[in-house]
Amino acid sequence: MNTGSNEFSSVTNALAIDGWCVVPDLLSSAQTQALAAECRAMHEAQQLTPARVGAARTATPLRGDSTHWFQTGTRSAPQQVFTDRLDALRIALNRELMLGLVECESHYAVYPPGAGYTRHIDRLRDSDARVVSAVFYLNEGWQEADGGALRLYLDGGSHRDIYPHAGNLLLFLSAQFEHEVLPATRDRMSIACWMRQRMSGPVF
Ligand SMILES: O=C(O)CCC(=O)C(=O)O
Ligand SMILES: [Fe+2]
Repeated sequence: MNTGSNEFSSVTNALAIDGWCVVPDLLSSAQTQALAAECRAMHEAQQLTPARVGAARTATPLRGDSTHWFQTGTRSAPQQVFTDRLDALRIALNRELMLGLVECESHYAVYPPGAGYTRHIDRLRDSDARVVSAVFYLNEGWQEADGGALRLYLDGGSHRDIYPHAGNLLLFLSAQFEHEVLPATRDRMSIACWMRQRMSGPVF
């Protein structure tokens, strides 16, 4: 990926045409490895929290991951590098597609073997803030036999299985695509992010 002002032009084109794409080179492999090492260390130190679903934030069998939200002021160096790159992408999307994205929210997620996330849409029922979903994968040496695909449901009833290979960033329009995380045979690590617009009020 070059560093000119149009470095994200293929991404913005793909998002405009298909509504989703995979970006293979957001970070260097050293930067990706630093995030993976930190995520694994936090998981091993039991610093991740079982994920919740919905406004009631209830524990749920619908998803089996544990998470840690990146927070302003307490981001580690690898988290800050990632946040800055995602922000550059957000600004490019605003410039090219006029999406009006004002911020990103991001968390580490670890799915232990056998855990998944049932078919869902990322836009919350009472909020239209989430516009673009982004998932950055942290798993070196992932094989398709390990499972763990993100299954993205497309118009017309077909789907695509995207495997969580280290360094790949999956982007899709939050309101448009149902998706699910299929269970894997090994720990599956990622950073899940949402680029948000200003809320326009309740959506029913
Ligand atoms: O990890 C993934 O591939 C997707 C996670 C997801 O769908 C979510 O957190 O909403
Ligand atoms: Fe999702």
